[in-house]
Amino acid sequence: MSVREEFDQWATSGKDRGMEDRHWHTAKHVLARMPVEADDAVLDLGTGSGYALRALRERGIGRGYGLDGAPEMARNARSYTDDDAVGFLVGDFDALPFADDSLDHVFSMEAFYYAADPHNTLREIRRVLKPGGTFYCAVNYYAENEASHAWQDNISVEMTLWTREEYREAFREAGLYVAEQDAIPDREIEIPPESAFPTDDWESREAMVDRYRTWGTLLTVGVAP
Ligand SMILES: C[S@@+](CC[C@H](N)C(=O)[O-])C[C@H]1O[C@@H](n2cnc3c(N)ncnc32)[C@H](O)[C@@H]1O
Repeated sequence: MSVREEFDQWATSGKDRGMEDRHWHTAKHVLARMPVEADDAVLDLGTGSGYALRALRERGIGRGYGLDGAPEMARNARSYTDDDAVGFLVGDFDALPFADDSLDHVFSMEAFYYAADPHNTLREIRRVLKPGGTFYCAVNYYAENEASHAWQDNISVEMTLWTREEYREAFREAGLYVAEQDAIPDREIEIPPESAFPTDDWESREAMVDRYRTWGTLLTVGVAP
């Protein structure tokens, strides 16, 4: 199944708002760290419901672009805001429809690993960022987070499983400096008591704690020279 087919289905069944609720637990910490300033132009790669841009507009960015490969995601995101300074585009991570050196920051939550060619996507991000611009890349699916590996079985789009080090190396290969790398735990998701396990989703409480509290979201921050 293509990105479009897979995620159009998610959007029409309302999963975009469910993702927003879950991802917000850690995405809000990532967004809070972004050094955005008034009038900045920010791209959200794989925008889903577009919540990140709505939040960044409250901090005064001048323009937000939400790019998504699934037209139904982009359509839903458009319907959740009437803010004309935020625009939603259908496009692919392989070819970003922006001029060289045109964006101040790029954000991406739970989307980068769906890129068909992640090295090319990083080069594209490097190309569109202004000097000193940043890429805040947040992923829950990564090698050290072993409980996340099973996700690939439920999704028809091929996913890239990199280690923390592979993220840093790939950023550098694409010409980005690595300014920061950090695992942000999800402290808000409710973890039931030991007696509730196994659940439909988790074999043991330990595995759930490991997934959310220990590994959480991997944030890698790249800076364009
Ligand atoms: C798991 S969702 C995350 C959405 C949102 N960032 C969030 O935190 O809830 C991943 C999104 O990336 C989009 N996506 C995946 N691969 C893509 C690609 N190659 N090009 C453009 N969008 C893509 C999907 O359509 C989907 O909306």
